Amino acid sequence: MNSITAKAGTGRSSLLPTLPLPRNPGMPLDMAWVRLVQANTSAIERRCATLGGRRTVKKDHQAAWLARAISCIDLTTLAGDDTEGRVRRLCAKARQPIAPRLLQALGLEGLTTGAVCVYHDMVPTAVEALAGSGIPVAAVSTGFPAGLSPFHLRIAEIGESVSAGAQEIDIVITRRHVLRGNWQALYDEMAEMRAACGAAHIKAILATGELGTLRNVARASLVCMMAGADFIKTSTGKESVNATLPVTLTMIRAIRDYEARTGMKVGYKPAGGISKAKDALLYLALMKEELGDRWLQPDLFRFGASSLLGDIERQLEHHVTGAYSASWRHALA
Ligand SMILES: O=C[C@H](O)COP(=O)(O)O
Repeated sequence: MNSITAKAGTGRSSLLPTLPLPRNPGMPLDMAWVRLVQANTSAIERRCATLGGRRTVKKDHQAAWLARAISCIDLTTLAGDDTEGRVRRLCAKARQPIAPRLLQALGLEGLTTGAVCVYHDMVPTAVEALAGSGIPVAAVSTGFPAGLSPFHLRIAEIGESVSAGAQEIDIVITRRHVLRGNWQALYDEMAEMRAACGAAHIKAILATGELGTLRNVARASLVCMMAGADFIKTSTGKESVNATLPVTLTMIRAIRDYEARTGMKVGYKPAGGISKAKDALLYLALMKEELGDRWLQPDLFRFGASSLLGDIERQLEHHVTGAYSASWRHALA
């Protein structure tokens, strides 16, 4: 193992978690606990504002962290004009996320993204294009992105995507339940969606940019975990405000509290607007500081991103050659 793989823990075997985790089975809705949850917005914002100044990684360490970031990307295309050709190219990129000469120079052969994330319509194409790679297909579901189609259709959509081969389902919650403080309704909807997923893992998208307050974000995170979410995810990428560090700190502290109380580890996925390698490093640093190294593995951490990989590849090219490539060379990722 060379110095990059050693620093990142991204040698082929260490890309996979050493011990498979039990799934979060959920628990009965505990309203007393939900009501206790608060979020000190100014303290959270202060803590996040200082992160960039305190946490920098350089040279081989930076390359190692960027390789780690790649292994945690849900490489995403969620556009109305998606075609089979675009999805196949995206899947090829997921299999081989950076140029072979860079992979070789960095000793990262075998590195792949964490998953490919598409609309239901594109699941069969992605499943076929990723056959044999071990890379799971994630489908956005339940009337994504608004999540306001009739409930029985949202549940049916989950079943269709699972039947088509999706191993991960990204559902969207009904924001109205949070804004009205109707935690029972949120719990019930989430539990039913979890059941519809069967063996597929479920990521609960909170659409945090539409939840009003960090306290709502913290409470919604907790209720979704109580109802059995495998991951909690910030955003669809379609809200006017998507993933942010303050929202991240709020959600991962909810994950920490849930683990402390139940012993179950729930994953975290910031999504939407994360397109720069330096921002990815901040998210990883925050995960490491708050939850520890175990949450830097793809079974507990993902970036939902359509264009982050391109910038990471540019930074790794610079690390290897000393020169930046033009961003158009990385158009797909
Ligand atoms: O879940 C993933 C997001 O939709 C991707 O958002 P993005 O295109 O801003 O990277």
